[in-house]
Amino acid sequence: MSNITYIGYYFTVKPLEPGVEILIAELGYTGFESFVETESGVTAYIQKEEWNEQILDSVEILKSKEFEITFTFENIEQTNWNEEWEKNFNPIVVDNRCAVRAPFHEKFDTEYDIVIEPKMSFGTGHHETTHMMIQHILNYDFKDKSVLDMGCGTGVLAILAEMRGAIRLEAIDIDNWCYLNSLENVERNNCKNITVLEGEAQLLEGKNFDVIIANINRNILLQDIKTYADCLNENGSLFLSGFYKDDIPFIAKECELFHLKESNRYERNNWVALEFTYN
Ligand SMILES: C[S@@+](CC[C@H](N)C(=O)[O-])C[C@H]1O[C@@H](n2cnc3c(N)ncnc32)[C@H](O)[C@@H]1O
Repeated sequence: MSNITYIGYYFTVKPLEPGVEILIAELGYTGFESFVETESGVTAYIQKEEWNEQILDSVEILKSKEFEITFTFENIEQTNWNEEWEKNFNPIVVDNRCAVRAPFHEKFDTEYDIVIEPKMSFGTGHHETTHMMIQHILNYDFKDKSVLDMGCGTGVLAILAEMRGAIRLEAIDIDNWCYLNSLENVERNNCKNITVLEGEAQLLEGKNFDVIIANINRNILLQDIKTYADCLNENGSLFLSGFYKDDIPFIAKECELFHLKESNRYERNNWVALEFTYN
């Protein structure tokens, strides 16, 4: 039996911005599940089971004359997967206050030092949206709050929210890899208040939270904002990310239906992370 489980694509992209972000968004739709931005572009990974020879046919940016994109790809042996990932994962520090690093990186002398082993889950903090959600969490008072981290990926945002004082947290992801990885990371960071669940919005029925964090994507958010609003306590905050600045009117309109109004915003390379509160 073959032990090859992933295929890695090494893309070089010119110009880098907004090329890389468009490419990642499009590859995400075709089944690629992990991305590491590099100096010249991005490395993207897909499970061999999900792959077929036409996988890139629907990726429009590859046909665009505005971008020059080249790539090579190779099978990644299970045995060298860790090495591959370690080579690509650099620690990050957000606002000089929160480090997100792997166990094999040296400890940071920051207020928060989060250790995660993301493997195939999204959430190393490299991505703009994770970075901005970390900024929101750093600037919000979580003391004694109940928190939902929807689309938790590696669990990094729930982990930081607990470190900031939250006392009851649920971290939910639809993806089995992310569920298992969040469980591992919660333990690795000695978090005691986080329950990790595998699933989606249906799991939220009858629950309530002071803070809801959802870094997913425009379509899932538009579909699930109603459910989030049903679960959000009166003085609560809803933090949303995973979409572009141009998508704000759509997201804001949906939130307005439930009396939620934008109260705070971060922007990075066209991506945004918004806070909504009841008006
Ligand atoms: C952009 S990643 C965010 C990961 C992490 N929270 C972070 O900020 O780095 C989005 C995550 O949402 C998950 N997801 C996608 N659709 C979902 C849904 N309907 N319900 C829950 N999670 C979902 C994906 O599996 C993925 O892990």
